[in-house]
Formats: sequence, structure tokens, C-alpha cells
Amino acid sequence: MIELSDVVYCRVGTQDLESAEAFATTILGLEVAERTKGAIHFKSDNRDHTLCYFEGNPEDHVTSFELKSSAELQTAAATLDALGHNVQYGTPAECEIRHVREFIRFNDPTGNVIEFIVRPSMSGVEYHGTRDAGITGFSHVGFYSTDVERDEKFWTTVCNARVSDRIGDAPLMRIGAIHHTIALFPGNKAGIQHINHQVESTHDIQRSSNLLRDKQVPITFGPGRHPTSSAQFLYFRGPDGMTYEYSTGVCEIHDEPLWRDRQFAFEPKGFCLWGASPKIAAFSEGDD
Ligand SMILES: CC(C)C(=O)/C=C/C(C(=O)O)=C(/O)C(=O)O
Ligand SMILES: [Fe+2]
Repeated sequence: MIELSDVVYCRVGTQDLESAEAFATTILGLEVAERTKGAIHFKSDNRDHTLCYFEGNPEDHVTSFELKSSAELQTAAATLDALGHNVQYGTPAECEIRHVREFIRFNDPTGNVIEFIVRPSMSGVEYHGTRDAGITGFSHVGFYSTDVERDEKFWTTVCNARVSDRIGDAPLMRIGAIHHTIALFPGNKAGIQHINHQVESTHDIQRSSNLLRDKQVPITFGPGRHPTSSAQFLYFRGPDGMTYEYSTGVCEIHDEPLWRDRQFAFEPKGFCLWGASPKIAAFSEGDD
């Protein structure tokens, strides 16, 4: 079983790097970690970076997960290869761009581009957001899945993810104590469905709700509170239609052997305790 220890960064293509940088800094509240030719890396915590926008196709998304050692990476590569996945090893130049020691890249069963990485750099410099969004760090991703049952099986039997709860057939899966690090939502294509950053408190959710409204950033769901993770949340639309989420108060699961995944309805009462309804296609027939 491939032991994932954390989600580390997302890489997202864009045709307009300048606008993506403006959004990531002045709206989302990230800090520029590094500018290279055709790409900008952003910090959200004490890691080297957790988001990269690069000049490219906005549908090109990559998500990385940390493995504990080179030996585990080699074993993972052999496991994935034996399952028929096309495993590519990162070149030294690609490792340098990502500030990781080594990595492999493959596609999950839907086609989501995944990188398993070893020894990602810490920045050594505290994160200071360009605006005070209260961000404490990058925390989880939602993926589109063309077959959520098949993909849940991949993440929970090939890898060490465990289902914390399901909303309809959509699994919210943990790889540590945090309620979920990976969520899968039914879709007809591969791609990141949303990128979540944790924020300090309700205060930050409410302040951002007003700021996003004043800046005409489309708020697509919330402020609300998830019955699944107990987190208060705010979803909004970023460049090229990417959904971003702030949340605070996500629960942790420490009694692993005793935890039983729960079943919630794939309708607003299963999404929000406060009665909010999403305008997000993956969460409804919304207009997003
Ligand atoms: C609106 C969706 C279906 C939902 O409720 C998802 C729950 C999620 C998520 O996947 O973003 C959380 O973040 C959560 O429960 O904290
Ligand atoms: Fe989320």
C-alpha cells in the first residue's frame, strides 16, 4: 500500500499569468514564493510552495502528495507500473523547478495527473499573505472522477486513504487525522474540482465573504457549515473557473479503528447545516 503523508502542491495552467497572480495574491491571499520563466509559485504556509500557476492549458492540473522516502517512491512506482499506470520519473530540472528531491508522475484511473514526491523543500521563511485572509495552509483538493467507486478503490486500496464520509457516492477521504485531504466528485472529465485552504476562524470566513462580494468575485457557495467535516466554508470562483474554498474548524479523526464512515445525501441538506445551496455544477445542476 502506498503511504501518502500529505498533499503538498497543485500546479494549474493558465493563459493569463498576470491575472492569475493578481487573483492568487490580492484575492486568495497567497504570497509569491518564486517567479520563474512562465510560472509563479505561491506560499500558503511554511512549505516552499503549495500552488503554482504556469503558462499553459487551464485544463492542465497536477496535484502532488508526499511519500516518506526514496525507497517508498520506488516501491510505489513498481506498484503503479504493475497496475498498468504509465509512470514517469521527474527529471532533475523538473525536480529543481518543484523544489523536491525526486518525484514520479502518473494518472489516476480518471486521468487526474498526480505526482508522488519525496523531500519537498520547506521555505524557512514564515508565510505572510498579501492580504490578511487568515490562511493557515493548503489543506485538501476535490478531484473530478468519471467513476467515483472505481477511484475510491484506487485511493483506498492502492494508497492509504480512508473514507471518512460519503455525500451520495462522493467520498471524502483522509490520509491523516484531518477529516479529508482528497474528495472525489462525479464528473465527465479529469481535473481539480476545488482547492481548499484552511483559515484561522469564522472571522476570516465572514471577512472574506464581504471582501469577495465587494470585489465582484463570484461566491458560489456559503458562507455555510458542512455536516460532514463540521467545517465552516466559503466557495468562490477563481481564474478559468477554478473553484477555491476557505474553511475553518475541520474535524479530526483520531480513533481510527472506531470511526465508521457516514452517509449524507447529495443534496443541500447533506452539504450545509445552515441552509445554503451551491451554485457549483459538481455539487448541483447549478449555473456554475
Ligand atoms: C458541497 C459538497 C458536496 C460538500 O459538502 C463537500 C464537503 C467538503 C468538500 O469536499 O469541500 C468539505 O470541504 C467539507 O466537508 O469540509
Ligand atoms: Fe472542500
